[in-house]
Amino acid sequence: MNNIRQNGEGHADFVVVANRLPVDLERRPDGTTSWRRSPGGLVTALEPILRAKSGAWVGWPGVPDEHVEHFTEDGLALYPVSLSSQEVAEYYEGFSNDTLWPLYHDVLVPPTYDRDWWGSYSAVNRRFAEEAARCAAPGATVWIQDYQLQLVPKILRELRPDLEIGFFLHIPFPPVELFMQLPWRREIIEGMLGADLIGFHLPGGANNFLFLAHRLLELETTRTEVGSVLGQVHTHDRIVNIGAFPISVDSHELEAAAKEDTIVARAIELRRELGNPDKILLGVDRLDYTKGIDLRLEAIRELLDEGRLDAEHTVMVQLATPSRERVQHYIDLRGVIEEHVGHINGDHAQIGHPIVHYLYQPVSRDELIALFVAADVMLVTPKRDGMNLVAKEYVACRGDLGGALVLSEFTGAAMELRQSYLVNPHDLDGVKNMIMTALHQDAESGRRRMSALHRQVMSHDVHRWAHSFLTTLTDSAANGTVRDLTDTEHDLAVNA
Ligand SMILES: Nc1ncnc2c1ncn2[C@@H]1O[C@H](COP(=O)(O)OP(=O)(O)O)[C@@H](O)[C@H]1O
Ligand SMILES: O=P(O)(O)OC[C@H]1O[C@H](O[C@H]2O[C@H](CO)[C@@H](O)[C@H](O)[C@H]2O)[C@H](O)[C@@H](O)[C@@H]1O
Repeated sequence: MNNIRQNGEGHADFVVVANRLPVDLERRPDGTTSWRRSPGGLVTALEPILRAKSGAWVGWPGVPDEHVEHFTEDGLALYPVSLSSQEVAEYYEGFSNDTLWPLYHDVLVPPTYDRDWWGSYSAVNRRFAEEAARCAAPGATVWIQDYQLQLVPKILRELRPDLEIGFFLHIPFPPVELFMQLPWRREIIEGMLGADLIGFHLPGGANNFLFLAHRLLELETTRTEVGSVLGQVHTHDRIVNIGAFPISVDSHELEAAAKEDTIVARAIELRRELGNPDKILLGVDRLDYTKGIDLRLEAIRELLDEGRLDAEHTVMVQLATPSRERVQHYIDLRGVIEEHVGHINGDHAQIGHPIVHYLYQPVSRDELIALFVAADVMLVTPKRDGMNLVAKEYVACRGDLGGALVLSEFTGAAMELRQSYLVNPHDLDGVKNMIMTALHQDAESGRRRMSALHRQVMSHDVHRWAHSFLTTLTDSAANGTVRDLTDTEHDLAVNA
């Protein structure tokens, strides 16, 4: 860790502000510390962007009560924002992940509305805004990320009106009927409107926001379909552009990695270690009730019970990264999942040959890519998901055009990955049938499907996503007209 004081504060031309830093601080039992990659797709997507632009990243180091000076880690300039234990409980686990997260994900579990949590959320948002205001150079571009920081755009604009401010929401933005439950609904919308450009993954989220701004704040809104911008909100002194920008992965990097000899060899070795089954099914998720891990295990269990799935020649690998482990719904879900795994293996496994290999831990990038290469069927079955980068990672890694993707219609990714085996996760029989169809697809139609998916993911990568958002942001901040870039312009700009 090198101190970066030599760059000085207030000198970053490009600043990402996100709840988490891309690395989490780890305290070992002997008191020493180290940094390890943070979980989740937001970090996966933004890390290569920040690296390419040599910017600064403002975020929480992932553990409470740690005061860390700004530093560079692996070439990234990081500005830690510290949170007390109480703030972690109220702002992060509470308001962010037990109020907003369930409210924005179709109320899959009931959101908790707690006034103390709101107070903490407001205070922490101010702290993030102040840190961003300190490290941004005059006229810099500041890109604020996600539901944990929806008040930051407004506070930051008050502190630093010279900045170009973008906001991107990584999770679904709910319809008005649900959003109106929130006691602090006005403050949230006003907070986001501090940005010059507000981005969502899908047009649905952008339209929900436009409707709310009009209904709740009685602001004039206009519809304009120019490039990725779908409409504008007219505040008393500014125009805020609202658009849809579906995030993606570093497709070329993943495709190349998947072809490396060591990865291909590891994929073969993995299959051997799993007992050389005919078919490998794979699930990779944070352990979250939105991801539908429970329902996919239920589907597998019924298929085995009914004898439709061959217990001798089929193996499932389920990776589940620990997530929000002190929030009760997550604790409960872990129990449910582990019960399912126990039942399946208890009823159908043989000594030395479990059916479900379940790891409640993150694995290395290389191991993950090798698993993608080895998997015959990738199961992505969320009940609701903003995008789901795992689906795109799998497709990017299948340049060999092998494999099959079973994908929930309730993911953002389903909008683009139309040639996958689409399922309604609430229809268990439909999920079971689609798993069987994917397992038994004929080789040629499988290749055709994967070829179309692969083309889509290769031509719409994370660099294109960031470039599209940031170009539109610059136009928006200048109050200029926004426009769509052609594919050639995208390629030139991204490769410049
Ligand atoms: N067990 C795991 N080990 C390593 N990486 C994981 C694991 N589980 C998930 N990931 C990574 O975390 C990211 C998850 O992103 P995404 O699917 O968009 O969902 P979310 O951000 O909600 O967790 C992906 O980059 C995926 O590869
Ligand atoms: O930081 P955590 O509480 O551990 O959670 C991890 C991240 O989860 C969410 O990811 C979302 O962003 C992905 C990329 O846009 C998207 O593909 C996925 O559908 C979303 O769920 C969350 O939004 C992030 O803020 C968290 O860092």
